[in-house]
Amino acid sequence: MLGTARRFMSTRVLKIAQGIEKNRVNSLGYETRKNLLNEINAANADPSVKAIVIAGSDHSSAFSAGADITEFNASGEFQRPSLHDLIETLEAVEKPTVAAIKGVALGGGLELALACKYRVADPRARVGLPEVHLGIIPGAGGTQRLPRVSSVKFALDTITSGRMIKAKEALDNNVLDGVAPDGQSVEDFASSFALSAADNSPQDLADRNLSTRTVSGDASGNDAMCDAAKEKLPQPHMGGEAVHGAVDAIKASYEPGKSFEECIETEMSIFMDLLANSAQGRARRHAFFAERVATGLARGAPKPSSPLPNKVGVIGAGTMGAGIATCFLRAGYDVTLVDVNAEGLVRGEKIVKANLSQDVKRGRATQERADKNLSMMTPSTTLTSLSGVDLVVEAVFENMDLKKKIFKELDGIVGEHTILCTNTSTLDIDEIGGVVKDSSRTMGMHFFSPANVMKLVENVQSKHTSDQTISDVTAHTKKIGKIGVLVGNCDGFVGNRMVAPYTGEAAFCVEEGAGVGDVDAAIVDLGCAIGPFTMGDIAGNDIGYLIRQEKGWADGGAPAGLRYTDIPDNIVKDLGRIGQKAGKGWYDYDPEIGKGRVPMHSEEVEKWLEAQRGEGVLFEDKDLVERSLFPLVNEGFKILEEGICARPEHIDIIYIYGYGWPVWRGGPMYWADKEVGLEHVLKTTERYYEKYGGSDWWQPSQLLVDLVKEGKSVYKWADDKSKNQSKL
Ligand SMILES: C[C@H](O)CC(=O)SCCNC(=O)CCNC(=O)[C@H](O)C(C)(C)COP(=O)(O)OP(=O)(O)OC[C@H]1O[C@@H](n2cnc3c(N)ncnc32)[C@H](O)[C@@H]1OP(=O)(O)O
Repeated sequence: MLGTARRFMSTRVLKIAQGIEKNRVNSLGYETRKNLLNEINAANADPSVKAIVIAGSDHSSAFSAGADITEFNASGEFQRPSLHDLIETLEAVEKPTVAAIKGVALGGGLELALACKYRVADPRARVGLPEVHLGIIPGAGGTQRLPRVSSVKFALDTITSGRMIKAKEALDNNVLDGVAPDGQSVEDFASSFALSAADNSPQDLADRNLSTRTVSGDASGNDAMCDAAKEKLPQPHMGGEAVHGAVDAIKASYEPGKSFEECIETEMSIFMDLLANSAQGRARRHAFFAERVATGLARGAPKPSSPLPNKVGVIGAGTMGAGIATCFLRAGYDVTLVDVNAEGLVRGEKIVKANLSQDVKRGRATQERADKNLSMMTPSTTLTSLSGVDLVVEAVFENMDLKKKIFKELDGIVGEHTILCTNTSTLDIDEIGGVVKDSSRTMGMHFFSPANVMKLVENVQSKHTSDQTISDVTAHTKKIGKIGVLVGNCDGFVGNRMVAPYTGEAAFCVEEGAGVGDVDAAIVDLGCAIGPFTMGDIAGNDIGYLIRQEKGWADGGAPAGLRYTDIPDNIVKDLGRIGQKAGKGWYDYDPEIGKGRVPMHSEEVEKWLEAQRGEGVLFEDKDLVERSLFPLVNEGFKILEEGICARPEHIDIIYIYGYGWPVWRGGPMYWADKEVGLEHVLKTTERYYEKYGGSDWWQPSQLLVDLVKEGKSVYKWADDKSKNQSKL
């Protein structure tokens, strides 16, 4: 449907994607471009129209989220009119043109606005060029017009970070020409702005066309600035292809003797090259959509309660409980923090206070806001204080009996609508939730540590959990700004279950002769934030040892036939190297260096390993990667096969947000499916299974076997399966 053209005196307001309700963010897909182009031409040709305002549609809170990412394909072909056609037409209009920005103007949305002669915005609006997050650069003039209206420095900062810029900052840097006063609609403000601009001389208006402008500031320092920016950015092969491309495009904007058209051509060729050839870009775009799939509600799921209630109880005021309480307070919830131990409660309150002050120090909150959030916390030493809450997150230590006792007690205290969640990472939530009268309102919310920092929450559905509980917990997770991924109940849920074979196999590599640092380096070279041994030191090597003791495997108890290495047990038992918290683990740590968190090679560990295994064999990096990560991926296939999570995207997002997997490799399932190839994963897994029979993690998943046989991608498998699915 054509966008509507509303008359406002002699200003015409053209609304992007008006009437195309399915386009929730006014992205600039083919239909939208075609309609807007027609409307611009019509308004331009109409002598009664003195000025044109471009605004967002009535159905969306956004101005525009930019190009329609679903239209991106390797050929780089876009159905005409392209965004370039639209922008050229808009820029050539001789009448005053004003972008009226509300919500967000991102990517192509901001580029469209930059082609207007003026830009004004609602005070709460945000603008930005986030294309690098999608593995491309702004491709519709953004790298050329932004440095011209603001400065090379500002363009470098905002385009390479892809960050959102608040209206005030955009105004201060000449990206905007005005901000509507509070209480006035941005469209009305833009219309008045446009009418007064209509009094300007034709020359003044023509001068607004950015192509005629020179880059502001002292151009002589620009090269040095661009080179310095490149130094700080990730290397192209480590996820930095797009940001380096962006700097190259910005460099073109001030090249002496280069016409504006030539600059645009340079931008276009870098954009097209990245779009067509960058595997990093394809992975990043996969991650963009995967995040929305993994955090959204399943088709047919009930709507979350509205309004979403906001009284929360957090039980356990340790670091985890206090971190969880911080998250809810930040989002404006009313939080009762309970710890039966009065001293523990005071400690917990202090942690919450420190977390909120940290937000102020880092510029994430004002002091006023942090004070207000803190005032919403009620500390208590009794569970009865939770009688009026709508949601409880229990975060006491990992003990089944204790958790069941708490849930039973809560049953007699809280209201009938209250949702009860446990933050366990290891215990069976069917069993915990099973003790209350209505266990359909029980669920797991597995926060990652530190909870006030880490974005990921695994929302764990038990066999009792109702669809309404899932919808409400999903909404709460979103409201507190977390990435909540729905998973099923099993040992380790998704993330930790996949980590077990990964760290387990890494230990075997070390037993065979690989260096601890070599294994970690191979994983870090792949782009992951840390390797398995650094991860062990952070989590605490004693935790794994305790779990293996509970299973009866440690200290010589491993059943016959089970492939078992006691190196991870002995490093705790013999050397007391329990990890970062003790200043020694697989690595040494110096409290004076990086707050005691920088892993350094340990002579002691090396000698100790040599004494046990002799010289051992040498490993290629590729082998270390495959030995560590293929068991992880194989476990991922088993998780999908068992229905523990609905789609491979869920696993990808869990790993990107919870385990430092590089977004430019799209997640472990994407890496296996699209980069490595499932056939190679299967063949290697089969080979190691034959060699190392006796550990479950090399036994190939049946799903993997079937997919290779059918030559089918795991994403296609999930599409086919999801057709008749309700929850997981
Ligand atoms: C040539 C140009 O230079 C190239 C470009 O412009 S590339 C595009 C640059 N723009 C971006 O990267 C912005 C991407 N979008 C966003 O950051 C966020 O969606 C947003 C801030 C606009 C809105 O966030 P939020 O309100 O949380 O809604 P969100 O769930 O993310 O998006 C709503 C829906 O719009 C879709 N969507 C968002 N931006 C889109 C886009 N640019 N193209 C296509 N679909 C888009 C989402 O996939 C989602 O679809 P779904 O409902 O089917 O899951």
